[in-house]
Amino acid sequence: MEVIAVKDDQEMSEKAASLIGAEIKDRPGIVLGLATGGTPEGTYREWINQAGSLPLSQLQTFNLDEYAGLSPDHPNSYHRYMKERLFQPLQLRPGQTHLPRGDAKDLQEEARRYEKQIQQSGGIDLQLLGIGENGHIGFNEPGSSFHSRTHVVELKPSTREANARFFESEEDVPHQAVTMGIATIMESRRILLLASGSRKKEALTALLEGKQTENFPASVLQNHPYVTIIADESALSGVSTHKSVSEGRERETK
Ligand SMILES: N[C@@H]1[C@@H](O)[C@H](O)[C@@H](COP(=O)(O)O)O[C@@H]1O
Repeated sequence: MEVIAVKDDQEMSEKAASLIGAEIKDRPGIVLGLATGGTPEGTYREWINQAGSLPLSQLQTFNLDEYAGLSPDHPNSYHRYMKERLFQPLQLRPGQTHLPRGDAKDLQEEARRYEKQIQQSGGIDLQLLGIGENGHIGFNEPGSSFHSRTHVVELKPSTREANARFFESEEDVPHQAVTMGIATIMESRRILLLASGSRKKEALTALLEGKQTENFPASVLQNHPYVTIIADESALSGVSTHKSVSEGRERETK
């Protein structure tokens, strides 16, 4: 895993957007895996800023997850999040962007359909990831099988609590979601994981220095051949031994 240490959320976002931009220029028909939450918001803003110079008409996007029970136009749905923060500003066509439908009648069937659609697109070239404080990736909570495909999950109380800030109250946070599985994520050719702020300190330390276990889903990334982590000083402040690479120079993070 390559770790790029940056000063703060803004620098993380700029670096992530230029990495994504370079990948799009290299391969205009790229299939991107996208994430939601607070972490990628700055990256999406920076991406929009440089969009004029990027070929966007052939790319495809697949989001990691969606809350169960929320229709695409629900203000807290990830459909709406993506539409407002990225798809509309970039003027992507509806056929270019994909998310699982949280309001599908049969969610299990929707999970199978979504997984198949990812495979039919040729798989994800670059997957953007955040990390949950409990180590979740997508909505794969602790205990998820490393072999899982897109599936329906029960959200842990701590995850509902962490995401309550996006809702009017914690009670409004759905109890279930549809998420890409861990095996689905691991098949991405490249993974870009972002982390900023002291809230992510423990999770990032466990990812970089802990052992691999299904109780900490992100630890599966230790086995992936091409992971780039961009993290800021606060998120990296618990990492004692890991050497990170910043601006091409190798330096100790602490
Ligand atoms: N499903 C999302 C994840 O994809 C995201 O990585 C995580 C961290 O969120 P944040 O970036 O807001 O800390 O939260 C949610 O649960």
